Amino acid sequence: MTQSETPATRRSPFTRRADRGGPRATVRQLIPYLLEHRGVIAVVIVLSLLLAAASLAQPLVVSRVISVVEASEPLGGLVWLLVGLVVAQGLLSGYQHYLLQRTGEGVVLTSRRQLIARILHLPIAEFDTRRTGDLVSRVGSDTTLLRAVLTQGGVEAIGGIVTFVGAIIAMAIIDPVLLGLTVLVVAVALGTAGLLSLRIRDASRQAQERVGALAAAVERSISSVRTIRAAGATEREIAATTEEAEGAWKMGVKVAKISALVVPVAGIAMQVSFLVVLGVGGYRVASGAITVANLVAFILFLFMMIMPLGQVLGAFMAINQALGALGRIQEILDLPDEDAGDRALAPLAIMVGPANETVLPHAPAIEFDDVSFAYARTRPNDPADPGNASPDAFAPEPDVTDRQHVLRDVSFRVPRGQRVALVGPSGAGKSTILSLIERFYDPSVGSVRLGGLDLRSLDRAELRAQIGYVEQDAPVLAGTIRDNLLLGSPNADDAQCEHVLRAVNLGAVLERDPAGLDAQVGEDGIMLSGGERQRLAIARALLAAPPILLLDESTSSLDGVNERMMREAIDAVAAGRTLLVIAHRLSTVIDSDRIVVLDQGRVIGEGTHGELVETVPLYRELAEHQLLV
Ligand SMILES: Nc1ncnc2c1ncn2[C@@H]1O[C@H](COP(=O)(O)OP(=O)(O)OP(=O)(O)O)[C@@H](O)[C@H]1O
Repeated sequence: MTQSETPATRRSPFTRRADRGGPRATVRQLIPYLLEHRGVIAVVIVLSLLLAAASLAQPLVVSRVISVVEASEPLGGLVWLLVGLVVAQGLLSGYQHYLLQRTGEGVVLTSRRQLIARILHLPIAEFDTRRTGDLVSRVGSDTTLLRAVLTQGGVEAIGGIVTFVGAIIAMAIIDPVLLGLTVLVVAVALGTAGLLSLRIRDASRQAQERVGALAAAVERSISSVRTIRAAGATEREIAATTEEAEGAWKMGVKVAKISALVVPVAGIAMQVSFLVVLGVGGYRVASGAITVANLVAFILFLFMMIMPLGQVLGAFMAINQALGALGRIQEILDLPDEDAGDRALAPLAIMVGPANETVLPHAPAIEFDDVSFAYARTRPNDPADPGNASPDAFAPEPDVTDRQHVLRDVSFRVPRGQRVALVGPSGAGKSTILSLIERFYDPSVGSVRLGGLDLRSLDRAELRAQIGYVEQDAPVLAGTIRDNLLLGSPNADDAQCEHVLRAVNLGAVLERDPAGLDAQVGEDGIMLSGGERQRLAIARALLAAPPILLLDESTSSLDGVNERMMREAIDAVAAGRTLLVIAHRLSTVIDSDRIVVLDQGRVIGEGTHGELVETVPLYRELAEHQLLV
């Protein structure tokens, strides 16, 4: 999947290089996460040093106890000193453990915060090519692996190094010959283990990618559960999702295999060196080169030397694992914000005043001027790599030919305060026009203007504050009716909420549930009918009282009553504002000021209903089909 960059394939902000190795992170990228907690980490390091001192003191005290016992002298406070050292060590390490876990959670929180903020600011085009579940998994699962950098020995290893060096010095003083032998055995074994654990980084990243693919598959299955049930595809969907779970399991096992190789190699190092010390040390005691007390102290120091090595190795593995996950996190954090690269912004306030007046009085509210637009084309997942749901599997085609344009030379105007309808067959590009007005995408050619100003020169947030947008599908969010209404107008009171609900003929939903505004609407508003969902979304837009409203009418067939309610709702929202509505039923737009007819991305006619019936055959056909002429 590797793709070389040539001038012909110069990348747009949405293009990603599809490296075979996937996104990688370096230790340098990990450091800022740790620096944020430098105070606590400093405390932990001090605790590690104290713990190291407490450990190093113990063999010396033990050796002294043996010598005292051998010489039949009184022990005095030596035993209490030893007990004190052990208890202090226990308490300090408990506190250190808590601090590390807490800081680990802090690192996870920081990365989650950053990811959530970045994801919600990504350009809309990113969501066209990425799988929701994979993004969710990066926030939920990948971030947790960063915790291990702190909790699996990373910071304690610093104290461990002191213990290690102290133990080596003590052993060198006791018996340099024995030390030489020990270091040789340990170095060989640990070198091998270190090399092995380097492989954990890639394996861990792949494992996380599989978890991402699994999350995406589960998300797909759950969000489409009704369709899947109705299609009798439950078992096939279970099999497909389970296959993703097995993919994640396989990669998890691969990580386990690598760490399973590392752990015994480290264990062998310890055992062999212990046996060497015991054998050679015993011989040296017999030959009078060292005393029994010294040999015991040497063996205790040996343990102290090996233990931190285990810690360092554990930390090394954890860091490599975390870097695998950090690569996936960083990949999202490195994406540009929606606003990245915007030109200097004109304040909208000069254009649309509180009473809807403008310094450009003759400019229309919305104007499309020779606009052509193509979506960044994506290619599907590589079938040879079924679990690969990583964004690298997608890469927009570099050249956009006319064939791929979904809008071509589109020009039309929506005069201020008027009601304009867009009609045309499915796929004609109607919803795309609304997306361009919301600046979810920018036109490839031409310009879209609001009050005479090119949208690209306006601040997105201010622009959107002027526009109410009612999407065609699933415009209701899980939560209560109130949550839905307050989404765009958090300060509205109950009376205002109830007023807009009644304006769109939704007063009945308040009465039918005793919870009223606090009634739950379920995931995607499933507890409401299609018509009610659409009208709730209109009520939400209405509450914000925007001067311009874009309405993508629901395609679901509405019965007579609902259709009337919808027409009344549209009349209610049209009063005193500019309205651009995509109509699937001509009856809802027949009395619009203007109707723009689109076909295959082109404007093929514009006028009133009466004019279009006469002049545009496609419109006449639509009207005849809907029994209007
Ligand atoms: N996010 C997207 N990425 C790629 N192509 C898209 C995207 N959204 C729409 N398209 C394509 O653009 C074309 C126009 O789609 P659009 O949704 O604007 O049509 P429409 O007229 O609103 O259709 P309908 O009446 O069925 O809602 C279609 O061919 C569609 O496949």
